[in-house]
Amino acid sequence: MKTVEDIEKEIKDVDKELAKVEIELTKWRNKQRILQEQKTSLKKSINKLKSDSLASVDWAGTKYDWSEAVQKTLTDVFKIRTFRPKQLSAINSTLSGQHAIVVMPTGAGKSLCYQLPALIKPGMTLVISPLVSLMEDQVRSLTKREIPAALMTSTSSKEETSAALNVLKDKNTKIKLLYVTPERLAKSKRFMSNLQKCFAEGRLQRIAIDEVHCCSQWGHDFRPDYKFLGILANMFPNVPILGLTATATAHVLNDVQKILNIQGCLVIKSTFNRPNLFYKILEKPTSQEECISIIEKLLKYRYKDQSGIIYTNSIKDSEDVASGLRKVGLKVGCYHANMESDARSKVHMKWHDHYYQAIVATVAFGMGIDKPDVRFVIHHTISKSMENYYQESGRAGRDGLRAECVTLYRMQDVFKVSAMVFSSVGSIEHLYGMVKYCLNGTLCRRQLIAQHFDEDWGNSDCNEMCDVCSNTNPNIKTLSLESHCCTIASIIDNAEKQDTKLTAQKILDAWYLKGPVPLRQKGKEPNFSRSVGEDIVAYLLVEGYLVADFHFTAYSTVVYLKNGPNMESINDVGFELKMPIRRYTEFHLERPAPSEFENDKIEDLNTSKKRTASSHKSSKKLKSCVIISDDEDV
Ligand SMILES: Nc1ncnc2c1ncn2[C@@H]1O[C@H](COP(=O)(O)OP(=O)(O)OP(=O)(O)O)[C@@H](O)[C@H]1O
Repeated sequence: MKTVEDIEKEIKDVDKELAKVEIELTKWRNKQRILQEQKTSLKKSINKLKSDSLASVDWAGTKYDWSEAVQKTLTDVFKIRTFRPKQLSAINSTLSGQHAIVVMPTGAGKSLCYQLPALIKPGMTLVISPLVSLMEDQVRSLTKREIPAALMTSTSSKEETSAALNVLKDKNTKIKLLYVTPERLAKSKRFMSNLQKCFAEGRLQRIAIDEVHCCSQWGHDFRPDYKFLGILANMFPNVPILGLTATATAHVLNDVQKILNIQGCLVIKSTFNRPNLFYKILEKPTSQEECISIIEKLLKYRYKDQSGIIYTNSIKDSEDVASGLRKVGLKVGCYHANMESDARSKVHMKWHDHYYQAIVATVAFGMGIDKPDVRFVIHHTISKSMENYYQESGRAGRDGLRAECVTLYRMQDVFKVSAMVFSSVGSIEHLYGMVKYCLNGTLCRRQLIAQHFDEDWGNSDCNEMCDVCSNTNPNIKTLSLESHCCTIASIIDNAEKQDTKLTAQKILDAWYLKGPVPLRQKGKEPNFSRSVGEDIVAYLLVEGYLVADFHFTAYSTVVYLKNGPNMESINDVGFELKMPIRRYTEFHLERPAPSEFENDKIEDLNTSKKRTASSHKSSKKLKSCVIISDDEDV
């Protein structure tokens, strides 16, 4: 009979075997992970090859069966003489039955890419759009052009809803474009079954998905119901899908194709450069009063009698800045998500009608702003990402005339914004992209924006329309950070030994020999200003020498800093780290902004005049306008 000792020995042997199995399993799991990564990357390569080969086709030709009809419809129905860049390519590709994603900056004319093809062949185009007010505007303007169009939204009356549902069933319907929100599509079984009937009868010509980046969690305004659209490609085979967006990052575009099940589709992208926008970073003062005083000068002198937007990152800031500016006699409206939708529409309208010189808004003031003569967009606080910054600043100068995009930057805002966004995936990396843009003082700001959109714009694309390129002093000064890195690392290590966590300000205090003596560094105070010190801390953070450590109290999120993974390299032989110092160009707050801008786009200016006139006319429509944004809580 076995003794307890025998059994225990046996257990040990089994444990040894189990340990061996575990090692083998780990090996195989690793192998499985590597193979899966390899498979994903190979699949991506296939999709890229497919996309590239489709993109190499010249879609802008005029020898298609439908080319004559397309040109005639352009002039006769839309009263437009020529296409803007990439519009014809988008139209030809979708008429050829290709799935495609069209990426064009705001105001470039994406709607024409699906409105015109809808009139070329029999059948109906389903347009999925996220914004009720824009859908209403489009249906109204199509109806004016005698193009039969209808819409169905969650606010549609019973009669409108049943009319829209009948459009799908009625073989003899005249409707060419049917607009619907993704929510309606996802939630109405009747709509989907009628759509299937329409498809079965061969009458579903095309599916256009406006603001298609809303599918992707990586996009700047993700909408959960857009995920539902993934079923369309399989449900309606051979019906071309045309996605449209102003979001151009490769990451979002890949994700969108995956979600819609149209991987490897054609991607048509026009340039994102906005040559008429002047980009400028201004040093932000520490106090709100000083900030308001800078904005006051800008509005009273630099942008006198001109229209613009001031973006803040919190409701409180928007109210404080608006009331501060009103106190000094400026006419500004305030706009944020805590206001009733009626009140928001009123503010929007007063701004549109030039009663308010500027709107002080959170990002709740988002999609659907179609005011062509916005001459300035001031960011009181940095945006959450370059993507958001491009969208927000891009609301300036839609008429093609010179406009300015001014951002007030100070290190403290990096932590304010990171405490707001850190919980969503990838948000910190996105924010650091924005910080790098602000800290940069040597590269053309346009080039940094271009890099973000995987584009390459040369210096000539800027034409001195950013504060870096317009700087007359070509000397670039750099600061060697090696010893400063060591000092900051030792400040943090020393505090950790005392069980103390440090915020960026506390690190700066210790560095500048302020604050509690035990936390102070042992060397000399730096021989540059504290604001340069702030730039260094922010630079070390975005370059991975420091990392943020988030802590929660009942009322707020505190961001402490720790030594990051790259800080280890300070011990490497020959370690070097240089930071280019920001150069502040002349920028007169109290002199009118230059108005000239070399531009030979006569077509654009003509269009803009028309658009200014029509936007005045349409301002009354704004009464019923609902602006939905990604951040309803700001
Ligand atoms: N080829 C063209 N020539 C002149 N005007 C055009 C042309 N194409 C479009 N437009 C006009 O440009 C304006 C902007 O077009 P549209 O609203 O489609 O832009 P968009 O790219 O959808 O912008 P957003 O992203 O802001 O919705 C409209 O007034 C439209 O009539």
